[in-house]
Amino acid sequence: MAGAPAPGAGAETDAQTAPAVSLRRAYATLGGRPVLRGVDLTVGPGETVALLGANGSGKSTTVKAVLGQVPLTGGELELFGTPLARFRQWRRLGYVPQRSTAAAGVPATVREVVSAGRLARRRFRPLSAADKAAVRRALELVGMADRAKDPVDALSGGQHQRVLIARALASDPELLIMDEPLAGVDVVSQEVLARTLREQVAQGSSVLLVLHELGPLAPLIDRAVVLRDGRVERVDNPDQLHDLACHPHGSVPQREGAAKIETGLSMGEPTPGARV
Ligand SMILES: Nc1ncnc2c1ncn2[C@@H]1O[C@H](COP(=O)(O)OP(=O)(O)OP(=O)(O)O)[C@@H](O)[C@H]1O
Repeated sequence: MAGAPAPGAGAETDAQTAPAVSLRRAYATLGGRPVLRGVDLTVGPGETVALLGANGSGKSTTVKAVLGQVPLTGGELELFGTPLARFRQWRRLGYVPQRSTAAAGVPATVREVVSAGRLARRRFRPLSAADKAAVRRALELVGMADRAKDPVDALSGGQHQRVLIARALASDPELLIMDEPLAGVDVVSQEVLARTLREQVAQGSSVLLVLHELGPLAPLIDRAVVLRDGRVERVDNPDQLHDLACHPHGSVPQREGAAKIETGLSMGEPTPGARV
């Protein structure tokens, strides 16, 4: 994917080899309560990483910390090899927040909302032919091209979600972050999302997903980092992910040496030596 080179010497190499996300021993406090307690998370170039865990385990807070929206009280964060304090290239990231409405009462068409994804690149100049093509492609990817002229408040919840995903895709992100993209989304839309992500990953994007269940996204995921009470409880490899996808509620047949696989309820230690 095309992206502006990182500033400084050796930036070109960094841009190609540095992890999209490197979060180390991250601590964060919200409302006086410690919410992240030493989280390690790496999303390498072209990697797709899922963050799993029970409600309140710290998944969204971790994502917000990665986006610089929740300040760290301890630990380190680098994005594309640049420490957060010096990172300015936010247009390299696309973010789909936890379920929200696309336009919050503002009358806007589907195309207008998706076009907003190009604004960071355009710096509020009119859309170029390339911008329009990117918007069109994003709408096609999520199967909403035929609704481009419709007002977003005429869409269903799942269609809204597709539009928000298209908005993030339109920015041509090198790192795509989605917080619970499957929540309330029907099976057909889940398949659309899986296909969309596959295309994105094939183009070299890195992806960080907050999920409760892997569903049709399981084959795309390189690693699942499971949080519990603000800590990394375990890291699952693709082999274990298959079980998690097939038995999302923990009825996984126990294999020798395999910890019980549930989404953040009763877990073993992090896989020794696993990358997190
Ligand atoms: N603004 C806030 N002020 C105080 N506490 C907060 C705030 N936001 C989140 N928390 C607390 O931080 C903890 C982690 O919340 P977070 O939203 O990161 O969990 P999560 O793993 O994403 O949960 P879910 O699966 O329910 O979305 C929870 O105990 C939550 O109550």
